[in-house]
Amino acid sequence: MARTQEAPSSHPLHEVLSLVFLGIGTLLYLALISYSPSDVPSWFPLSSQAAARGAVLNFVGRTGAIVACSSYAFLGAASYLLAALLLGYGGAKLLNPELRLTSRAWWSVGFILSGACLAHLLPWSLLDMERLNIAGPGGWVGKWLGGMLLKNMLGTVGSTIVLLVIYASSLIFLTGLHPIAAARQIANWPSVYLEKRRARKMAEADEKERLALEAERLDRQRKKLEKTLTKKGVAPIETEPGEPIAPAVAELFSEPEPTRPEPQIIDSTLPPPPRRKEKKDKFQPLTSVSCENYELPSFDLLDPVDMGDRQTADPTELLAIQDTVIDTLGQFGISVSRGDITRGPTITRYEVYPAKGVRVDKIVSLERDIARATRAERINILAPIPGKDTVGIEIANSKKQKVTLRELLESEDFQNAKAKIPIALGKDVYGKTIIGDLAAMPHGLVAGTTGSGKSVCINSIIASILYRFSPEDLRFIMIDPKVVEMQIYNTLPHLVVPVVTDPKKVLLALRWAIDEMEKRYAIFAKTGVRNIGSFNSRPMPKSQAELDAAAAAKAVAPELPLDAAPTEPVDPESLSSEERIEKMTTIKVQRDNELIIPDRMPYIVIIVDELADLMQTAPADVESAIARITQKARAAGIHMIIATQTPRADVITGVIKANVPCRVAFQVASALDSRVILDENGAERLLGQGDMMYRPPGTSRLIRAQGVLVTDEEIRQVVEHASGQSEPAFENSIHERLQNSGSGDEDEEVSDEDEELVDKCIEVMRQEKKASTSLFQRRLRLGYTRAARILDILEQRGYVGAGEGAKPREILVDLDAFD
Ligand SMILES: Nc1ncnc2c1ncn2[C@@H]1O[C@H](COP(=O)(O)OP(=O)(O)OP(=O)(O)O)[C@@H](O)[C@H]1O
Repeated sequence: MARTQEAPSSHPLHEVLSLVFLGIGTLLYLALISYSPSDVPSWFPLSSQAAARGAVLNFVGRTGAIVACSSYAFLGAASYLLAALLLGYGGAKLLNPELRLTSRAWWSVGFILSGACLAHLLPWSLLDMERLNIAGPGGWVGKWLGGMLLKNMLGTVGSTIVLLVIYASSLIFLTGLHPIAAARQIANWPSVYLEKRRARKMAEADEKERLALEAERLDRQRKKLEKTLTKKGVAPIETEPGEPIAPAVAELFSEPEPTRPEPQIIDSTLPPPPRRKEKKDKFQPLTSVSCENYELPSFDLLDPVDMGDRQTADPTELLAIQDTVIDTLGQFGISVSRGDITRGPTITRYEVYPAKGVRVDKIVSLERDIARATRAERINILAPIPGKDTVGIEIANSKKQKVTLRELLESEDFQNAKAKIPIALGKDVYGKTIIGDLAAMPHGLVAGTTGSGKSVCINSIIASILYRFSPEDLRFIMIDPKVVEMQIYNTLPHLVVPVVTDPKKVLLALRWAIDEMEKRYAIFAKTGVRNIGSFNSRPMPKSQAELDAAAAAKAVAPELPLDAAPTEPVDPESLSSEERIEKMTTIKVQRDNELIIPDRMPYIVIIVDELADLMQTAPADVESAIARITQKARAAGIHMIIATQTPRADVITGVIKANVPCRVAFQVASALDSRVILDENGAERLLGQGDMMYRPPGTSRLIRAQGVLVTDEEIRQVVEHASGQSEPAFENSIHERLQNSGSGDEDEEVSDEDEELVDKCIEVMRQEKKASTSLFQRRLRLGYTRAARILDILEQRGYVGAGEGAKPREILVDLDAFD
């Protein structure tokens, strides 16, 4: 049988206990008032009678007489306090069963004992001591405790005051009454009454004023209405001044409420409707010439959209979640009304209109409560949605949808993009494709924890580029210290050099890009153009006559007097030591007529996957090389994309951040990481697997999006298509240098002693802005072999260029960064 558990307050024991207290209290009281020593039997030790007398007069019989006798003997007049206490407990427990008596036990003892002592010390006697045959008015307790102990210690006055304090305090604790507060309230009563009266009068005056103003407003409205009706030839309405006009008529004249569009449910994840135009299966190359023999890949190499993945959302489910959000806010006193619901590939955005006077910050502060109510793993609140008057609550979809590269490349937006280097990034919550222009960015940073979708994002950027550019129009430098991520691209004809995986060689590759950039600027200066776009579209000499004239102009170009770098090797022994040093250490200046002006220049895109690995090897050099490229390379058509899974301030340094304005953040571990990447919080609330935040260059607006998903198989097909048409054509100058620096005694152990010398040589190079064996020999008093070895080590580590006969070594890094 099921047992119903009773609430403790309704337990019968409480009532029984209170009745017992009431009973004992009453009996004691009756015994005390009807007490007569003659009722006490003679065998009782406290009895004053030699023998028992006839009839017992006590209301509670002999027992009552014995109890009363004992009580008077011990407590004297305080026996009545004991009876009152028992009756009080009984009554209080009956009214409030939860009352705890045990916690009051000590106060009860204090109350009775102090009462007995006071009874003894009071100047007048409360009892007829002779009749009752007791030691004093406070019984033995009063006599010994009050009359002897306390009186001896504190004197009569002192003891009385102490006892009064104990007595009053026990009474306050026992009864829970606050006599002092009550006295204060009574004393304050007149002033409180006066204050209340004044407030009531002021409220009445305000109400009168409000009514007068309202009457005035209605009068004005009535007059306006009469005027309009008279104009329209209608008899005026008979209304008394101040009388409200029928609401329907009044509405005609009232201010129009701002009209809001009906809330809608927008499901942006549905596949786009079939296009009317004839469907292309591949792009035309973005640049105009030079790839007659090169075919851009067709869309068929990419996976089609998985239609099973594109289920329509259930509107009732979406509305129910929106209701939960509205209810939850309502529970916290925030009134909002329904706005649009937009379902994106990963998240759904529920919009709400806050009522007038609601601070949007309050909605943000309820983020956790909304997450709890909607049972969402993570939510994000946009308060308000940039450019709208609504607040957006973004909640993850139970089922994510993939955004395929094919659907983005086939989209009208991508097809018609005006971008010079369009890259497909993903879709925002409204289903709008996000297409960046690498040429305008001009450099990008992609960061997020491991497994968040960075590599997929980099792959989709590379793939979007491969769909629009031939190797003649765009070249890649890929730097991949993680070794595995980019091997798939090694056969790509677009590569300037094979994928650079050795961190030691990275500086050489970056240095080549800097040289290329400087060379391009020299060419622009010579041809009178400002950037790669105008260079590639400049008018070419067409006729033979024009070509001849151009050649003749070149032939008569005056030789520059300073040709610092001798073209012929010079025998160093034939020169004096000063001359030799001078010749060997002069930095090479490119002569104008050495510049070979190409017909066209390809864009160069440098991709660095895992900046942190590079920053570990040579932070100052890597940072300064990246800074130089990112500061200047835009006009030269050189762009950089840097990825890292370590968004720390010592990896993404201030210098790098300042020059890389376009940021893509995937999920990160903390708000701190998010701030390093985006300069604000938010990325820590992303869901991983391609959920990203994108800050387009030049804006402070962040776009939340689902990144494009491109699989390794798709990438393999696209790369195979490109490599099947053309062999990799590496830049010889850099390729050889990289290979050379990779061979020989590179891995040979460098002793600590040599390391010290390397540092000293770098210092010499920094001071002298030159690097040569003889310089090190002279400045550091080294033998030739030692100096030459240190120079070799510096070459292997990418500080100086390769030796070319007697020519001075080129310094490849910004040595001032070593300060
Ligand atoms: N846009 C996307 N849509 C759907 N799933 C994705 C997307 N991007 C990534 N993923 C999923 O997340 C996994 C990890 O992605 P990815 O390899 O790009 O992470 P990562 O950040 O590069 O990690 P690591 O730093 O370890 O290389 C992928 O295998 C894929 O399953």
